[in-house]
Order: sequence, then C-alpha cells, then structure tokens
Amino acid sequence: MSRTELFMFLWLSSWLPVSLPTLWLWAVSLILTLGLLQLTRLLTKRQKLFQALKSFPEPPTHWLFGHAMEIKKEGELDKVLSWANIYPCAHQLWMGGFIGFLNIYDPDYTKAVFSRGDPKAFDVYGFFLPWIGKGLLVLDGPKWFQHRKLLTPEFHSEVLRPYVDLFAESTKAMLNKWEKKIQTDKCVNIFPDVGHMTLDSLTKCIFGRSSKTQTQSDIGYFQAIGQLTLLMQQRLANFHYHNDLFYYWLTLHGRKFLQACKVAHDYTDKVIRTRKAALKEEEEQKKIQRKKRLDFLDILLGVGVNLGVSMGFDSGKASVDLESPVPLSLFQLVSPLSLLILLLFLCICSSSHRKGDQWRKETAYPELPGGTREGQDENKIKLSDADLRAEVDTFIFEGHDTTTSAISWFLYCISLHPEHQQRCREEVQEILGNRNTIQWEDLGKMTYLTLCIKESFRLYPPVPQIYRQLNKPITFMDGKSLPEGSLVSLHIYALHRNPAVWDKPEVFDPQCFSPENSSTRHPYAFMPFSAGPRNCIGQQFAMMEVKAVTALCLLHFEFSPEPSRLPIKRLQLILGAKDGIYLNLKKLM
Ligand code: HEM
Repeated sequence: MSRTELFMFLWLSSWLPVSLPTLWLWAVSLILTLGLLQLTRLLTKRQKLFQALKSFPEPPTHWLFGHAMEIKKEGELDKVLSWANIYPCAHQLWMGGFIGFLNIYDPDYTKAVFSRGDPKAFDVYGFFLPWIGKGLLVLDGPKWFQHRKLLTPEFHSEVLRPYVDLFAESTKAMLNKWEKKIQTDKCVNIFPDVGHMTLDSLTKCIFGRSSKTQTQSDIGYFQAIGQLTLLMQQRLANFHYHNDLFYYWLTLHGRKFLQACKVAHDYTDKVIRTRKAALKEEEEQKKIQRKKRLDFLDILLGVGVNLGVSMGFDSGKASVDLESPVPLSLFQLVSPLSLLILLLFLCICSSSHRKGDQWRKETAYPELPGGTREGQDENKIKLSDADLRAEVDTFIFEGHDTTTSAISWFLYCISLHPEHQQRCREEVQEILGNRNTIQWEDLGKMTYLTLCIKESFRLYPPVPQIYRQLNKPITFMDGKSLPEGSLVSLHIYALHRNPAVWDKPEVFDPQCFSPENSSTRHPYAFMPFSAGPRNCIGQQFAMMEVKAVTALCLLHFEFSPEPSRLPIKRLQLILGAKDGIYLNLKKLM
C-alpha cells in the first residue's frame, strides 16, 4: 500500500469511530507503529550525522531545536560569525535536532568541497522544487551536465551585450520613481524599488516583454513572483514550515504558495507555447533572424522547438488574485479528533529522510571530464517542455533577487563612504562624458566601480550560504574527514569576514581587490558566485547589470545613510534587510 493510499484509508476510517470501533483501534495502532518506525529512521539518521560530525567542534546546542533558537534570537549571520571567530575552519550546525551540517568558512576547507562538485543538499534545495522544478540550480548528475552545457552559450558576451539597453531602460524608470518620491520625503526605502527594477529588466531579457505593452497576465506574473520569493523566504526561516506534504501545504501560506506557483507556471507555459507556435511560421523565423537581440527564450527554443510536445495547460488564466481568500481545503472539514490523529501520524511520517536518500541516489554526480553520457550524441541534446519551464523559472528566481540584494547593499556601502562614492561617480562621468546612457564598452572601463562592487560583495554577499551533500568521503588538509552522505554548508558571509584571510575584515576597503592584493590571496577566499563546476552561470550577466545600474544611480543621485533607520541584515535566501534599506537621496542632474 502506498503512502497516499494509506493516508486515504486512514482519513476515511477516521469518520467511523463510533460505528466501527475495532477498525478505529486498528488504525490507531497502525499509526503508532508507522510513527515509531519513522522515528527510528530519524534517530538513525541523526546518529549517523552525529557520528560523522563528532570530530568537529559544536557550539552549545538544544537536543530538539539544535541551533535554530539561538540563530533566530540573535540573527543567523552574526551568530555564525561569532562562532567562526571561536572555532577555526568549521563547526557543527544543527538546524533542529535531526539535520546537522558541517558549517565551513575556511578557504582550504572550501576548496576541498567546492572543487569536487558534490550534489546539492536535498534538505534545503528540495523546497525549491514546487516552484522552479528541476532546473540548473537544483539538478544534479548527467542531466545537470547536459543543461549546463546547453545553457552556457546563453551567457556569452555577444548575447549579453544588447541587454545593457534594457538595464538602462528599467533603471531610468526607477530613477524617475525616486525623483518623484523625494519631492515628499528624501528618505527612500530603495530595496523594493530595486527589486521591481531587476525583475522588470530580467523578464525583458528572458521573454522579450516590454513595459509599454504590459498585459494583465504580465502584472499577475509579476505579483506571483514577488509573492513566491517572500513565501519561500518565510518557509526557510520557519522550522515548522519545513514539513511539507502534510503540514505546509495545509496552511494558508502553503496554499498561497501553490496558487502563486500556478500563476507563474501558467504564465511561463503560455509564453513558451505562444513563442513555439510562432516559431513554426516561416515569417516569424525570419523576423527572429533579423532581430538585433535575441531573448533568452528564443535561444532556449532554438534548442527545444523541434520537440512539439503538448504543453497541456489552460491559457489565459495567468492572473489569479493573490489577495483573495484561499478556499477551505477538505482537511479543514474533517472532525477535530480525526484531524488530531492524522496530524500526529502525518507529522511523524513526512520527514524528508527517505526522499533525501533517493534524491542522492538519482543524482549521483558524473565525472565531469567525460562529457556526455554513453551513447548520447551531444549535438542532439534537447530540452523537454518541462525542462524549458524549469530553466526559465530558475533564471527568474536566481537572476532577480540576487541582483536586487547586490545593488541595494552596494548603494548602502557607498552611502557610508562618500569618498569612494565620489570617486566612482567621477569615473563614470569621465567615461560617459555628456552622454546619459550606458553602452557595453563603457562597463569594462569602470575599474574603480568594479573594486567597490567586489568589496560590497565581500561584506554583503548576495547569497550568504550554500549547501552540499557529499557523494563520497572527504579528507581535509588538517586530516579531519567526513563520510559520504554528510551535509556541508558553506557560510560565504563568514568566509568573507574571516580574520585569517582579510586584514581588517569589517572595514570597507576597495583596495582589497587591487591586482596586487588579489594575486596573493587564496583562490577560494572570495566566493560570491560560488566556485568550481557548480559556480554561478549568470556571473557575467550579474556583474554587467550591477555595474550598469549603479553607474546610472551614481550619475543621478547622491546617497547618504539615514542614521535613524540603519538596515538590519537578514538571511533570507539572499542577503535581505529586515525592514528594507532606507537611504537619503539628493538629486544631482
Ligand atoms: C549578484 C548576483 C548573483 C549572485 C551573487 C549569484 C550567486 C550564485 C551562487 C552563490 C550560486 C551557487 C548556488 C549554490 O551552489 O547553491 C549561483 C548559482 C546559479 N546562478 Fe547565480 N548569482 C547571481 C546572479 C545570477 C543571475 C543574474 C542568474 C541568471 C540570469 C543566475 C543564475 C544562476 C544559476 C542558473 C545557478 C545554478 C548554476 C548551476 O548549479 O549550474 N545567477 N549563483
């Protein structure tokens, strides 16, 4: 009997406690037995992780909550940083009593893990699946290798070059918005506006969408993405929401998440289907060939267009009102008693333990140098429709929140350092002369701005923590080792502030990245885009966007901090700020 069948059976039987007491008793004992079995599995898993990690120091921990309480109380980033200052190289990190990571922040440890390309840790990345599916970020194994190979050309400089105009267009809209805002209050929360701008420019790059012809479904999609990002962040931060199948999806937030996923998927499916249909027409093909710039989607479809697989979705439903009340689920209608029993059973049974093991088996990592799998012609690899959607959704997810964080924290850093701000501004003015727009060639000349951007990535890495699950044992430089299956978290934030690497880790000093200083540094000491085979594929796109946007911001405004509203760092999926980032803006031209 499958787990779903068992669930249905128990649920039905819970309606018959009076008429069938024996069946009821039977069900309860079955529940308890299964619960006990699951608990044993969890304890075994905990014991294994505990054994694996025992040679590494462990900050004081709670048997049930692990380090989650302390982290929640004091803020994850600074709490872990304080541990990193006590324990050299690495320490244990328990997210609840059953999931233990080796948390690393030393360049040698980082190199040992990240030069190998172990798969992502299911206990964390599994949460992404309902939204972005198995795209590059989550995939592992031969399929990841194929996709990575197919998608790498999309980030070639010739493809990226025309996107500078799109970044400039979206940035100008944001700057106009700020100009209006400062007429009433010079203190502006820049974070949401930057978020809106990066999503706007990214959807233009991916779908070829234009802000001038926005439709209702564009707006619905926009809202859904915003909602999904927030809900994902909330889910990761709240331990009780980790239990998916039988708890999270039954909560109001869980169901909102599913609704927003549907809106996002319907939209992506619709755009893909329409573009695929258009591409079949000769005239449209010619039009695309004549285009100055190809959208990501056109390039992706150049790979997947010949498949012609039915998408099986209902078009035109992309705009669901996310604010409308969520309908009651069946679950809310069952009797309180059955609810209690089922919850007990389901909460115990829905651990990710087995899923995690299965994930690891399915995604055993291939030896990279070998290239494609045996018997496969590497020139004929094609993306299925599901793969196409997963990749588009992955780019949207990975490509807008990260750059939002990068641009916002950069503006905050230079607001604290007027001397660096002015130097960057003068550099941009010198390069642009009396032009007020930016071209691809300009970006390479902005050397001081690049140093400042890198320094802000060091102090405020947009992705502060990433996770792996070892698919073979590892031995570190100091002789300590971890067995296969262990979970490792790379704390990029702590690595970038490690006093063993950086002279004055807390000081904003762009000269850290001068050629002389960079050349003597450990290659794994600065990892904002990760490193090794699973590094960020969008690195060049991101740098280009951050430079273009910040250069235009510097030309138009002077930024200073608002002492009464200094930002509070928050580890969401990205490095966020608790109530946003408020800066005082002064118009320059
Ligand atoms: C400042 C901006 C960005 C930062 C700091 C950043 C950082 C990262 C990091 C640290 C990873 C590794 C994640 C992990 O191992 O779990 C990653 C992966 C990835 N990033 Fe970025 N990213 C940025 C922008 C972008 C953009 C603009 C795109 C696409 C348009 C993108 C697409 C991806 C993808 C697809 C992956 C998965 C790659 C793979 O596993 O093969 N990123 N990024």
